[in-house]
Amino acid sequence: MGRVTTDVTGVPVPHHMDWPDLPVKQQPSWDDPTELAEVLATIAHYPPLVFAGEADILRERLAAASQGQAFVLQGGDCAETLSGVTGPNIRDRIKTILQMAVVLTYGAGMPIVKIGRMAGQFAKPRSADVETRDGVTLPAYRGDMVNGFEFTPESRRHDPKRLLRAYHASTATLNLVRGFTTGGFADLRSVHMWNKGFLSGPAQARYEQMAREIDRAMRFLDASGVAEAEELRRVEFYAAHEALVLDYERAMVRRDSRTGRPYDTSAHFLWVGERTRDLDGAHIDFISRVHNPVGVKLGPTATRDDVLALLDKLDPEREPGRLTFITRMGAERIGDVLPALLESVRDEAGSVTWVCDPMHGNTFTSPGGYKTRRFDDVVAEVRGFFAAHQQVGTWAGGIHVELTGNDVTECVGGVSPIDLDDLGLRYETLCDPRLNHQQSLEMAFQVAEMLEQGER
Ligand SMILES: O=C[C@H](O)[C@H](O)COP(=O)(O)O
Ligand SMILES: C=C(OP(=O)(O)O)C(=O)O
Repeated sequence: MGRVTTDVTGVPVPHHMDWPDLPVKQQPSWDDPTELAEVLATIAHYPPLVFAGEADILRERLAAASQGQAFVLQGGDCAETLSGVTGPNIRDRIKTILQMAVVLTYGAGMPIVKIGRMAGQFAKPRSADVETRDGVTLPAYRGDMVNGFEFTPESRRHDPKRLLRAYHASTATLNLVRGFTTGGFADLRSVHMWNKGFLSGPAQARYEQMAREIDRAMRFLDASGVAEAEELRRVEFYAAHEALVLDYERAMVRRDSRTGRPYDTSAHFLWVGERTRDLDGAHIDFISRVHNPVGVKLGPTATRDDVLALLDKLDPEREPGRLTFITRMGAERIGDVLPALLESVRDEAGSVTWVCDPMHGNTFTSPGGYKTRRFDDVVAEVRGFFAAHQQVGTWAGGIHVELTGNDVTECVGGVSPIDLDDLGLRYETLCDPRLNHQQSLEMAFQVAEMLEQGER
């Protein structure tokens, strides 16, 4: 598997990669090897979803963020679902990210690198392999790329055909994302329009005020005859997901026809999660072999040795933009843990981009049984992230957030507060809780203030 791939034009080429047999965690137990082999052969001959050249541009953008010249906004669902691949869903997530990016650009006065957790975020690592309900035990839900959420033996089976469905769903998503971001929808003259169709609240009102100021500036640029720049009409938007199901990711590796180098063409940016980041494991080995910009999540148990070893393995050449560490420590732990990790790579400044995921270290279960997060903890972790960088003299490079454009009730708090008792109203995530539209915008305003005040 993985020995034959295709180049970016889709022509099969021999692949030198003979994936080593390394310890591997969190993989599906596919029950039909013949079907799996057929599916993987099909995927290996499908066109790439992204091009190597695009991934290279993202690497340059991430390099700028590592040096304080740009700021990364990475956001999207915890787990995309196949049924969630609809025009309105994708549009509202894009609008939310565009709005957050405008708020951040306005506050930070610097380019925002926009990366979706989308068009491939269909697999989840789980704490437990199985789930028990009313005395019945079945495999845990691992994302729509692997099995279904419905609690039946048929749905929870690890079905290889789902890999094909995930590929097609990613293609459809990316197609619409490209349409929205380059086809006029993302024109800066549309800042008001991005706010439409959402429930109104304090964050939307604040956004409206800012949009009026941007409108005035645009009219000024129009009148001055300098508003034709392409940058004002379209935005660069990149796709990212966790490189978790290695059967799929390996089948998506293609050689760049320009350089002969292998890229994982399932996304521009791939990261390895906290549960699978073992230095000698198959996931880190996989991302070490592809030339995309890559990331690794670091939880509160990460050590200086872990960080340095990952840096040596994933970025031996110290290529700016190649490696991003995404920290997810928890609001309470970040101040104790992060500064030492930052110090360990301070001398390598410029070669690592640091991004804060303020979601995964702040999860708890409500008395009603919902996994949730407090908005205040999320903001506090970002504040701790900025403080740690200021203390050590490194650059806070961006944020990574689980969010949706929909009006869900999954995280508590915010200016139109959601209480613990409200969680059941519209709790729609199939895995972890996301910020809703209002909370996402509010978060962007708070982070913009931190950037404006130079907390970075
Ligand atoms: O998104 C991250 C993980 O997949 C998720 O937190 C795991 O959740 P679990 O602990 O319910 O398995
Ligand atoms: C599983 C995830 O995060 P982590 O690896 O940080 O737990 C995730 O971002 O979906």
